[in-house]
Amino acid sequence: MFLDVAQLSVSYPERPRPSVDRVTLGLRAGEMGVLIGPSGCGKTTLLRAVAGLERASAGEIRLAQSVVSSASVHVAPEARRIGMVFQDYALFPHLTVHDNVSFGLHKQPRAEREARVREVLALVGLSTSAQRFPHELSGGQQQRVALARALAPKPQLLLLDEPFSNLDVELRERLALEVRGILKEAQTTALFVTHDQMEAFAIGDVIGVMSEGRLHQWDDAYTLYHRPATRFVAEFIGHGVFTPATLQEVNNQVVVHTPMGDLMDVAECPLPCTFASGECDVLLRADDIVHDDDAPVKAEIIRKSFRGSEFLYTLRLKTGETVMAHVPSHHDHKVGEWIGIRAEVDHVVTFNRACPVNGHDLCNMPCAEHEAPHDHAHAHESSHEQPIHFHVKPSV
Ligand SMILES: Nc1ncnc2c1ncn2[C@@H]1O[C@H](COP(=O)(O)OP(=O)(O)OP(=O)(O)O)[C@@H](O)[C@H]1O
Repeated sequence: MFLDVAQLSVSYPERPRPSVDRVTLGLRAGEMGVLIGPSGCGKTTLLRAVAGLERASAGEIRLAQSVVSSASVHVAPEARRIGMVFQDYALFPHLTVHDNVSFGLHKQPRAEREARVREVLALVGLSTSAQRFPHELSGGQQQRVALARALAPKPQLLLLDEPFSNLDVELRERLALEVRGILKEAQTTALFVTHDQMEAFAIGDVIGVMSEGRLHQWDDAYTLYHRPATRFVAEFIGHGVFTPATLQEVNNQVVVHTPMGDLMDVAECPLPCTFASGECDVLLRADDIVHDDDAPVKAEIIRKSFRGSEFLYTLRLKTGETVMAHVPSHHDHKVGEWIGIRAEVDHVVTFNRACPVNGHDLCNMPCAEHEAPHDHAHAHESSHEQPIHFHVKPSV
């Protein structure tokens, strides 16, 4: 790994708990990682620790195989060859685009410096704006100048903290993809922080979901969505609910009994013996629930939100359980209406039945005090002492 973070903890003196708590992640050279999670979960603190702006209280950070942070080592930020881009651009207002970009290159011979400025301005598509001042540029252009300035000294790692959050939504999406293209072309290894899932999915080769200082999962977008490692990730990414289910083995097949009916022929489902009496919670994503007038299961629409090509319906079954469904927006039903639904679940993601502790459901926490999730894809990472057995659907 080019960036290797191992069991890293970062604590602020006046805070009782570490803001980054035993985080492990890795980035290969040229890879782009993204950290997402709710406000205050420790994303910026982790980024600042990689930059050398915060000290490690435990664990270590290696950059190109060299330890730059540990409880006993702290390489100064300026010696790490790391570039940073922040949300507020931080351009010098009295300097032209050219001078902003060449600012960090003052030690280089003039000809080399000029060539590098031309190169990075071309990379970010601003070759014709070299003599303009920041206030003469749009927000998106200013952020591209900030990117060019950070890339100019050829950093070995680029850190970006919410770089698009000051821009309007449409521009953000476009710029996120543009920036990914620019960084891939420059073969830059980068770590982003954002709170926008769509941005994370657009940019990241690998995405980390954090909560309360812990990194719950570090995976590609597909795996995060379809094989969430913890209940927190399952709830944070996309729309879905947990529904109580019972697993039963019938004729060498696992059948998942749910309030939506029985799910059969499901791939990669744990065997019933994984859970006491086969009882667990199953994740039902909004796109696992299909609107079908002929379906025997009916549900009442209790909420709906328009999302352009589809509605996100929140539905209540007769039995009281709630599910969510993405339904094409030409099916415009009213709140209070009953519609037919069925579950089309590709592979089943199971968790221990929720167990409230002090009023909170803590079973999703990947820490030693609580059980790890029973998701098959991450069974190898969990701390179970008992082996988990999976039913593997034969390939056809
Ligand atoms: N300088 C500081 N001194 C003390 N506590 C801090 C400091 N900086 C951050 N914290 C605390 O550490 C925790 C993590 O903060 P951090 O800024 O890393 O979160 P974040 O995920 O980046 O949040 P946001 O998305 O709101 O920017 C929070 O509880 C925050 O209050």
